[in-house]
Amino acid sequence: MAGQGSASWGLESLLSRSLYALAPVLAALLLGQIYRRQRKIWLIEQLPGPKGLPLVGNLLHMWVDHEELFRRLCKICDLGNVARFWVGSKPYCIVSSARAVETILSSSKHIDKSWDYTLFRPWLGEGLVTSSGVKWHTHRKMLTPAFHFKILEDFVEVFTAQAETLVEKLKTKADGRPFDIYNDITLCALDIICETAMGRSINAQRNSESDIALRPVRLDPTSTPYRQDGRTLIQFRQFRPWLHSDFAFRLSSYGREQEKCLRRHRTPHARIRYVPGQKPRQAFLDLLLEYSEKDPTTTDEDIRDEVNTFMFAGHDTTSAAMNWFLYAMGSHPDAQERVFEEIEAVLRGSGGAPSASDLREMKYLELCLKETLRLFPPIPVIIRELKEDAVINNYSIPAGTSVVIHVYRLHHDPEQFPDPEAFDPDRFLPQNSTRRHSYAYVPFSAGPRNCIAKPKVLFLLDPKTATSASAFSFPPAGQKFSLLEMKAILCSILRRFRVESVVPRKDLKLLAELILLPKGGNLVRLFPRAGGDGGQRGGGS
Ligand code: HEM
Repeated sequence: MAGQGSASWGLESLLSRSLYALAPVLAALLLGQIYRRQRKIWLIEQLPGPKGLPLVGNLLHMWVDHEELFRRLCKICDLGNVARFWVGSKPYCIVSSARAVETILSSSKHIDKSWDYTLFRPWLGEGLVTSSGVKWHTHRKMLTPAFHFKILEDFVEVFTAQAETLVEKLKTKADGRPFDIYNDITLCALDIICETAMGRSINAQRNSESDIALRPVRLDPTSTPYRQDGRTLIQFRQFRPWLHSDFAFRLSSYGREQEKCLRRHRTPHARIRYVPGQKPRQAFLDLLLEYSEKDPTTTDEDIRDEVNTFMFAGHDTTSAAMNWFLYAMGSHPDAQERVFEEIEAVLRGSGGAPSASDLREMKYLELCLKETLRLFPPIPVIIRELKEDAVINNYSIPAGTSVVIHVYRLHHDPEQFPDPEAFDPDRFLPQNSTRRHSYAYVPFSAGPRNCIAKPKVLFLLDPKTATSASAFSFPPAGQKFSLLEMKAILCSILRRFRVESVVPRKDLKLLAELILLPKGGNLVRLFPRAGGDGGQRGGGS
């Protein structure tokens, strides 16, 4: 007994001595933590921003519908090119000038996505859009060559064939009565990405009620119900810190709703079986499988996540861009007539589908597309998380801050784009672009983490007549995917129909979650072009 007593006494004294020894270390760690937190708060508070409340920060300011939320974020930008807001205890720095944007986008250090993107993981997994660190780096390296492959020219056939299906559908609606064209365009873009990425046609255009065509409605911001009202579960969760933990979210009714919606979405994905050798054309999935065979660390989940990511990133953005282009054309009849005349001149009235080189010749269409992407960037904000301190426009921003790049506000900066609300495609003529900051216009983002499908020089002029080889050379094959796709579809629509937008610019309401959308859809009137094979003749001008 006496031996036992002395052993426990020995243990106790050892523990208390260790605690005494550890106490200063623990205290130092705690103080270090408090110092870092206080320093972070102090640095962030140097930035202009709305007044916040203890603990909740500006959360109450953000509890509004998403149309109002976007307006409020724009208002925060009015306070300064570099401003701040708090979501609970999370600091956000919001930047909207070219110089500030350059600091982040041009850096190879600030390439990690912010925490906000993890909310997309239940849907998109850890693909290129949502991953960070080593995983992002290896996958980006693996997938980039897919966009340099010569298959791009082959894809033009898919673009034009799907555009023809779209035109056939639109003929039945081209009677001058208003309708929402948004979903028609989206389904066409969805068919294109499935055929090009998966090597398999899903015919969403013909079967718009199919599960895949409906998309995960409570998650995808462009799915029809969420274009009309409400927020996606993702944005809802973003501004409710008590739902941030996966555990708490899963237990909530919202988590259960998300799971139900994902379960429905996963099934059709599983059903679109890739059929090797079905087409001579090589799809991204072929390339992905080919590269993954070379790298045994690539798992089936990695492949699934990249396919989901490409399906989403490859169609929601292009369909938003094409819808905004039609909105712009429908609001600017003079520009539309010029585009139409250019299409007629290039195709010389032939009824045939345009080739890749025909599409490349359509320079005015390109200028209009570029101006559309300025006025209505499909991805209106990009968020990065600083892994180390940064200096942005003389402000010290501490590591751990999420930096919101407000692309929409950047593109409306009057210093870079005089009379920024005006639709003026000539701004992008080379002689009018020379003095512009190179980070004033970033619809495809920029730097190491830019859009993988970004045309290197989106709006190119004839290299023989161009003044600067770097600015106006043709992009290498493979970086033209989105440009060729959009031109093929828009050219097919505009040569057959005249478009009129129903909602004037002053009444237009913007919805901005991950994608910038017109609230209530894209309401247009279509009129068949005389001689344009657009259905009934004579209705158009
Ligand atoms: C008009 C069309 C498009 C626009 C405006 C656009 C814009 C963007 C932007 C702004 C980003 C950066 C997002 C961020 O950092 O949060 C991005 C990334 C990405 N885009 Fe696009 N995109 C378009 C078309 C496409 C297409 C057609 C594909 C695929 C076929 C695609 C695939 C991707 C991927 C995989 C990423 C993630 C890149 C990375 O993080 O490494 N995009 N896109």
